[in-house]
Amino acid sequence: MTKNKSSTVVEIKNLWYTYPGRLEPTLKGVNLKIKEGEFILLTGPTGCGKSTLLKTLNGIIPHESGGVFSGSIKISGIETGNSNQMELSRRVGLVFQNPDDQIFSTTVEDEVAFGPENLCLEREEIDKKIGEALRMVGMSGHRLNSTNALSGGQKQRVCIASMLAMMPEILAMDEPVSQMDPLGTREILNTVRELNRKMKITIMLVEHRLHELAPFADRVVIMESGKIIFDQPASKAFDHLEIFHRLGLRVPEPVELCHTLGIKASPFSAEETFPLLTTGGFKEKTRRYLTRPDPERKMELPEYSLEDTEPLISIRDLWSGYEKNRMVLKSINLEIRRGERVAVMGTNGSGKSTLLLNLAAMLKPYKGSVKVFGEDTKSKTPYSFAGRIGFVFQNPDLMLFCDSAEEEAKFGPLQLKFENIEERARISLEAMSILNLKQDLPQSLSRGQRLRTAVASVISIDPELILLDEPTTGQDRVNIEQMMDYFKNKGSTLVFCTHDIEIAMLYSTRILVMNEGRIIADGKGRDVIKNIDVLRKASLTQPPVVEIANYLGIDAFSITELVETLIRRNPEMRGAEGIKC
Ligand SMILES: Nc1ncnc2c1ncn2[C@@H]1O[C@H](COP(=O)(O)OP(=O)(O)OP(=O)(O)O)[C@@H](O)[C@H]1O
Ligand SMILES: Nc1ncnc2c1ncn2[C@@H]1O[C@H](COP(=O)(O)OP(=O)(O)OP(=O)(O)O)[C@@H](O)[C@H]1O
Repeated sequence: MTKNKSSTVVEIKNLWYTYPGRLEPTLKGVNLKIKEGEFILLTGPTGCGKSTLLKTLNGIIPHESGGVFSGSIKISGIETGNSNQMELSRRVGLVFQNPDDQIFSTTVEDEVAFGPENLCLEREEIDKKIGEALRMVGMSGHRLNSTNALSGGQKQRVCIASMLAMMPEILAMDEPVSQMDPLGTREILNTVRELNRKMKITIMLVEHRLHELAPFADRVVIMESGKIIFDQPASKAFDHLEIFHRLGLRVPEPVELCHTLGIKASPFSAEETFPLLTTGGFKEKTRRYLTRPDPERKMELPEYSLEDTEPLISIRDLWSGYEKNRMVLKSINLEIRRGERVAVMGTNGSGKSTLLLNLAAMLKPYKGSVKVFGEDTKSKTPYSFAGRIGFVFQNPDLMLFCDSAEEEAKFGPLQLKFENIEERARISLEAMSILNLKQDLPQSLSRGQRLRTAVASVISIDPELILLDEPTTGQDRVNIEQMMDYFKNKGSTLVFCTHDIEIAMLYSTRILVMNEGRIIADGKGRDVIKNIDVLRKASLTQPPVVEIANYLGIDAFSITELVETLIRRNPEMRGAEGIKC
């Protein structure tokens, strides 16, 4: 097909869509044009309709979904309503939000082969494509592995590889890197960006982690309540910070910092920020202070050293895994006390989820011991700890089976024969901001809403120990903060896996870093974060604000701390014309 440089590959006109069984439309008059080779970052608060819009591109909506659909979508000039799904899938590769919804083959190789096989390519060509695609996502060593034996981030890599093996005209990706470690995310997005540039593959990527993804995009498009309300070049998007703040969306730390300091610039990285802070114009540019850093976001000093209390969790020389001849966890020693909030970080596949499964007695030690509440898990089942441990899985769909969000929240208290069941459900749904969705079928909620339903179903039993496997994925900033503030204010004992160093720094009292099944660092966030070697092994980098603080010779770990230190150094920045902190 020959197209000129600026040909339109996606044209959406006045698109309305209502899911079967819903009274309100989810898409309300969407208009959007995308040119060949553009890289669009689509974002917006959870539940605003991003996934729904993506599903209209490859025809899942309306061909498979049913519901009421009006308006028009053309893909390379072809009306999706008049085309069949096979044809559309060839043109538009969709990476699903939940890898478990996409993966259906038993081995990695078969999963990636599926697309090229359907294109009827020669076997040799198919093999080549599998090899190339797996290499691009860093999964060459897993070609023959079972897809069931992959970690969450590894599954996402395989999903991306499946699409790369097909090289569609358009890649529609629904939070494709949400469970991936930061360095892996960067590497894969560099690859996607290269394909986008060289092969002119058009990219439409949905994400909440704007701070990590924006540098790759050409355009940032924001949806709110089923409509597109913002569409700007990525380089200029954060000049309109008020929109991101109003919608509770996350922005790159350097942008937030410059905005706080009144510097009119929107740098994405620490490196881009350095010259802005050191050139002669810095003070002049800071004459107009725009926003005061939110005091709630101020970093808390860890209070985890509760040496005198009995450990709630005590692990001695733990070796554990899924197969006898392949240990995932290797000689783990760990104590966690009541009231600690422990972030577990590490590269994809380093053993974080496996550690959590051991804490919940869902996996048992091969060697060594795990004691929770003083009881050895070896002789326990997960049910022994019912009511005392609350576990939210990496894939929340695995724990949602009731007919409504409210029933999910009532299920635990009912089973445990608690009193005040209605009240417990109401409080937990309200705490997760989903009370208005209490009658909804969980499967008809957005991913962010489903995750919060799963959390509500756990906090309604008020467990002594809460285990959360990647609770920040697919959530906007406001919801992440609300969830983590809830646990912080309640004084919960929390162990949570995350790849999000900014959230770990803000909300944990202690960070554990894992590498190849071992704990390689364990301490206060501000100590762990200084150890570049440890961060590298965990596929992490320092948050930009820490890099900027280092550059300025300041000991600060958050925007608030950095700004306050700058003011202490330059008191004249405060006052009528300076920074008003
Ligand atoms: N299968 C479905 N049936 C009925 N309603 C649905 C269905 N899927 C989604 N919805 C509703 O459509 C709205 C938009 O959902 P969608 O998944 O598109 O949001 P989103 O912006 O992608 O959210 P998130 O950021 O949480 O992934 C939500 O209010 C959701 O409840
Ligand atoms: N059910 C399983 N059967 C066999 N091996 C598994 C299974 N689940 C995970 N593994 C393997 O165990 C290792 C650790 O997986 P785990 O899920 O604990 O990693 P993780 O650190 O949580 O990764 P991610 O950040 O991707 O979620 C990986 O190499 C994975 O392939």
